[in-house]
Amino acid sequence: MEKAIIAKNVTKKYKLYKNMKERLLDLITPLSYGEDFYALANVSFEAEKGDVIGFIGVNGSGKSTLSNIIAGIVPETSGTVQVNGEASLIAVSAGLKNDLTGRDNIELKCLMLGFSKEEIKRLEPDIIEFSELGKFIDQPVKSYSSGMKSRLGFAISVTINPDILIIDEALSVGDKAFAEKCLEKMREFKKRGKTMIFVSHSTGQVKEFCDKVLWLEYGMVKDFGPVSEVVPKYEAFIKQWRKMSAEERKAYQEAALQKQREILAQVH
Ligand SMILES: Nc1ncnc2c1ncn2[C@@H]1O[C@H](COP(=O)(O)OP(=O)(O)OP(=O)(O)O)[C@@H](O)[C@H]1O
Repeated sequence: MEKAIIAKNVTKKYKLYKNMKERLLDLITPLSYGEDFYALANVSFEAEKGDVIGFIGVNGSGKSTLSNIIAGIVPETSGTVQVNGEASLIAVSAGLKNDLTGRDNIELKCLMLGFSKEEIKRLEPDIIEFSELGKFIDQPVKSYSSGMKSRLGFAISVTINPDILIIDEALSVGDKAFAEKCLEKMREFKKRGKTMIFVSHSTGQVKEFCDKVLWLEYGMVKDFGPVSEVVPKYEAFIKQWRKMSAEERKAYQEAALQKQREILAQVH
């Protein structure tokens, strides 16, 4: 089987600063200031060509960070991500320039992806039609609602037809009818064997679409495997998580962060 994505030991470190002074001191002095925070710790997984993989996990588990790294928007701190083909990320307002109009954003994004002026002119009407933005296409994106931004992002990404499509909760904003149209497009892509990553809090949508699931927890891989195996475990965890008291959650988090430190100590 041909691989579409090979992520090996991917770690993403952010620095958390208490204030601007700490940030500046870290930048201009040889001493280290601020606290290290690992959004991803040694994450590995592979996607075969044509796989549809769901990224699941509670808030802050690292799903968007990993999507952004695969899309080439954010660099990894260590580890490697090999992407075979062009990956396009759809997220609310991903890569949209607020001061430009919707139409200018279409042109900019397509130019950045290497399309010629003629190709852009050919694609533009399809993108505008899919977005259903009508006359708003010539308004600056900063005047758009989050649903409108998501429509524009989705319309651009599906029309340019990338090899790998990454959808980061773009369907959770905006109206139901548009979300259904996007889901229909994704079903079509799935039938055509396109590789897709689907980040969602809706296990219903994940069950409908995905073949495999990557479950992230505190930046670590909790599980990776077929939907039928991983989603029931995740649903059971969520049920348990909802019942936990604040102290129980804190203890759970502490144990997870301890595990993260051990993993990172082994690698580095
Ligand atoms: N630029 C940044 N600087 C510092 N911390 C960051 C930065 N970007 C993300 N983080 C932190 O990294 C962690 C992972 O965030 P991420 O957005 O990847 O999680 P997520 O699983 O997508 O969450 P959600 O489901 O809420 O969208 C979070 O704790 C977040 O606060």
